[in-house]
Amino acid sequence: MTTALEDLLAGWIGRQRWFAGKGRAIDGVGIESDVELKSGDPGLRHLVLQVHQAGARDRYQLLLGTRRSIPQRLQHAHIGGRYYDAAHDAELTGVLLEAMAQGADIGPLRFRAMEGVTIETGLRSLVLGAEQSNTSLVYGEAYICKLFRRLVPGVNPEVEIVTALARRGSPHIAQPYGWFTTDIDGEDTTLAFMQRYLSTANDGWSLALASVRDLYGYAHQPEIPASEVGGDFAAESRRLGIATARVHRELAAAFPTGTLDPPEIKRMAERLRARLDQTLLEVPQLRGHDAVVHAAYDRLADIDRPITVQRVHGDYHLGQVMRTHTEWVVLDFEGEPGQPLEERRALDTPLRDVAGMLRSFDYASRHLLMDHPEGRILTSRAAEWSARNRAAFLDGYTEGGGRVHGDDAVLLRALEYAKAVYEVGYEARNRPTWLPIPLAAFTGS
Ligand SMILES: Nc1ncnc2c1ncn2[C@@H]1O[C@H](COP(=O)(O)OP(=O)(O)O)[C@@H](O)[C@H]1O
Ligand SMILES: O=P(O)(O)O[C@H]1O[C@H](CO)[C@@H](O[C@H]2O[C@H](CO)[C@@H](O)[C@H](O)[C@H]2O)[C@H](O)[C@H]1O
Repeated sequence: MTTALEDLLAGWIGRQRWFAGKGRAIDGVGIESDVELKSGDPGLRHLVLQVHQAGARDRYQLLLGTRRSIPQRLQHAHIGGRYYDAAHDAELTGVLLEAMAQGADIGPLRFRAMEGVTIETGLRSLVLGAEQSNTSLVYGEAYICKLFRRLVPGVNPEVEIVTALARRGSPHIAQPYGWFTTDIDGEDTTLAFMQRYLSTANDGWSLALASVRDLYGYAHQPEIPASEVGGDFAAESRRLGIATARVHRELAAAFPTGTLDPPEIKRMAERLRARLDQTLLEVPQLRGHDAVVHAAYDRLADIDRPITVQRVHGDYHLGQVMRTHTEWVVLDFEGEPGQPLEERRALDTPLRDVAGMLRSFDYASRHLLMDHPEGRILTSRAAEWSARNRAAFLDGYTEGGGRVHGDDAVLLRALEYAKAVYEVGYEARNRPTWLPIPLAAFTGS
């Protein structure tokens, strides 16, 4: 027997932007845990939900607000009856700040503050515009607290990595302030993570696009090189390369490292082939491009020396880095969304991140070509921007102490293709009009 609230949730959850099980019918929602965080009206409860779909079960987290009557400003978050999604209610979210500041244990929920910090309470929150797979609350101009929606048992790699790098005094992470956890399947599981909000910083993707736009302004003056037009990004790309190498060095110092021997490298090539085959089945547009990728994976499988592995970012691209007045700061050390936690925490080659960022330069250069009336003319400018910034990033990476030599070129090429294959799947599912961007990686056109 389900309760009336569970029935309301079953009708509501599938429509949420962050719901990961879209496209499959919801067979039912059950409440696994229900903790009161504030009594009265409005009231606040923390729920862990179990969502049943096609024989599988996923967990989600919800801050449940209760009010006798739902005001207009909260209508968009209304679940039904007197219930709503309280992530959107600044009158209630302050409870989380207070609990983290006090290091409170409330029922099975454990709220903690990072050692050595003081959390300012009494700030009002807003949900960050780009609500995607998670929901981020920005408190005043001070903090950003990410509520993980779909819960996977275990400590989130982001908390593990950012707190470790903060303890080492890294200038390339946003200061961690607090988090809260609960036990799921007997494992301490991250529910939310709060960091300094970089209110004056810009993300790498929008800075790169501004630069690409500047260069496109010179569509009819191909004789003027990218280095001489306004808004050149190469110096920033180089700095980003240096910062990336430093983050990799910090990760290697903070966590265990290892090596992959040739048989393991062969198995890695096998896994990449399996992913390629799977994506070929899902995205017919990839057919005809697979020969070049297979050739790169063959060369990878032939590497006969061990390669070094360590903790890495795992889903590194221009949208994951922010430029403050002083530094490039790296966000979202969660690995590729959708992969199991143990895979996202596994040791890997740092060139995985280098490949991700190289792909991102290519994305930035081509993104504005789509639907552009002068797209054909601009293709060579796009290629010029991409080549210039990729080279600057790699120069910075080696200058910062990163290693790209010998067999690394073979490894890097295979990883770039692997990322492009992943992107083909990602775009086909999420943004089909963007599919030509990763497809161009296989032809260079
Ligand atoms: N510390 C921060 N300061 C300012 N903005 C941030 C911060 N962390 C994240 N953001 C913003 O939120 C966006 C999404 O953050 P991210 O951690 O990548 O979440 P998701 O896992 O949902 O992709 C970023 O692109 C950035 O614009
Ligand atoms: O930021 P997320 O962890 O959600 O990463 C996913 O979404 C990204 C898109 O936002 C996607 O990145 C791809 O698009 C970017 C431009 O929007 C581009 O800079 C990246 O190079 C490209 O891979 C990422 O792959 C996906 O995991």
